[in-house]
Amino acid sequence: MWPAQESRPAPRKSTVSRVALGLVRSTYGNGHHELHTSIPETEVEQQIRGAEDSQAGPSDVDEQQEEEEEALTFRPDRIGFIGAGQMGEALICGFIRAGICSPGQLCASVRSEERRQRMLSLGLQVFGDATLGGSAELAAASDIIFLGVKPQYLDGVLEALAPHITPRHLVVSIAAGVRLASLEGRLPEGTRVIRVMPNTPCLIGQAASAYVLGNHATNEDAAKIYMLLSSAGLAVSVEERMMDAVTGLSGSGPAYVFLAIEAMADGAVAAGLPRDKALALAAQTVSGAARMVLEGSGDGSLTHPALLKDRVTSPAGTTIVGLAELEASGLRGALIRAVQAAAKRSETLG
Ligand SMILES: NC(=O)C1=CN([C@@H]2O[C@H](COP(=O)(O)OP(=O)(O)OC[C@H]3O[C@@H](n4cnc5c(N)ncnc54)[C@H](O)[C@@H]3O)[C@@H](O)[C@H]2O)C=CC1
Ligand SMILES: O=C(O)[C@@H]1CCC=N1
Repeated sequence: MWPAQESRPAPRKSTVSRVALGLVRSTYGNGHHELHTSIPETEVEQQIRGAEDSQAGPSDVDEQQEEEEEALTFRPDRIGFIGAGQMGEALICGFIRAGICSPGQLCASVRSEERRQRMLSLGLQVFGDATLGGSAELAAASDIIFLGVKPQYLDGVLEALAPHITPRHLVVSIAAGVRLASLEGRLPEGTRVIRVMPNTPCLIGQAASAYVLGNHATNEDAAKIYMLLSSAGLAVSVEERMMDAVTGLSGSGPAYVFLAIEAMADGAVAAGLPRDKALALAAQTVSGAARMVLEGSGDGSLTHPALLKDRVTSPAGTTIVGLAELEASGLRGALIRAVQAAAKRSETLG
């Protein structure tokens, strides 16, 4: 239960209040995120876009003054990571790189000396193992707590963390497969929880992340997580029943693409190209092709990959011969089955 001196979180509002949005923006800036208009936005996302798009005119002076006064008394959210491994570090570096928060706002609970040194080198405050006192210190130093341990370590972490959660905290789980109900059930009644599935390209500001709000998360929490995630790539909200599919696609997907890049480069090496040039050309080809799907139309809408494929494929040319090999080898089916298998595995992790 909540400690008596702390107030309950505000009930979910139908809209994000102007001041709340102002606070989110003063905390996280306007972000460097790209919004792809072809992907339906939530009300919160539309409001953030509206707030960013609107030019300040004379009638905004009072609003601006009010927001500046609020900002003077407002302390930016402090963000703690329990587990700062591959994905935790990618989020930390993505946020710092985007300038959405400073290392001084971040802290981490770690288990190994190697992780401790790495986090210190990034400028974070570091605490010890979350199950051995680290979660108490981290909770005291954080407003938003990311759970970045493997799903099988979540039980112990949640047990240790739960007594230190107060209404101030927003808990964000990135664990594959672990449902909101399961997270909420192991935290104090009323805890604001958000489930996120990011991916490792977050490290370089190119994440594909999906998120879903728990029962008690507010629209202000939604605005915060959207601003954070979209500062380091694409962020979309989904229904929870879609999270396993997201995990099989974009959560695990970078590994499929790394494998494809490696194999394409191998093919080029077999055909006589030096390894370094083969790898660079393969990676840039994948990156450029992906950008054409995302940006090729020029109006923010997605372009269907089949259309783009046809533009590469000359009659009796080289590409159609390569494509025929891929179809004969079952690449299309293999990718479909890979995403399905990973999504199925995600279902079993919770
Ligand atoms: N690696 C990826 O591409 C993605 C991972 N995820 C999720 O992120 C979570 C973490 O995955 P990875 O970063 O790949 O794993 P990882 O093993 O690289 O990182 C987890 C870290 O948590 C630490 N840890 C474990 N117990 C701890 C404790 N009691 N106190 C403090 N630290 C503790 C470990 O020492 C390790 O450094 C998982 O739940 C996974 O499902 C989600 C999306 C993508
Ligand atoms: O392989 C995994 O389980 C994690 C979740 C998504 C990507 N990596």
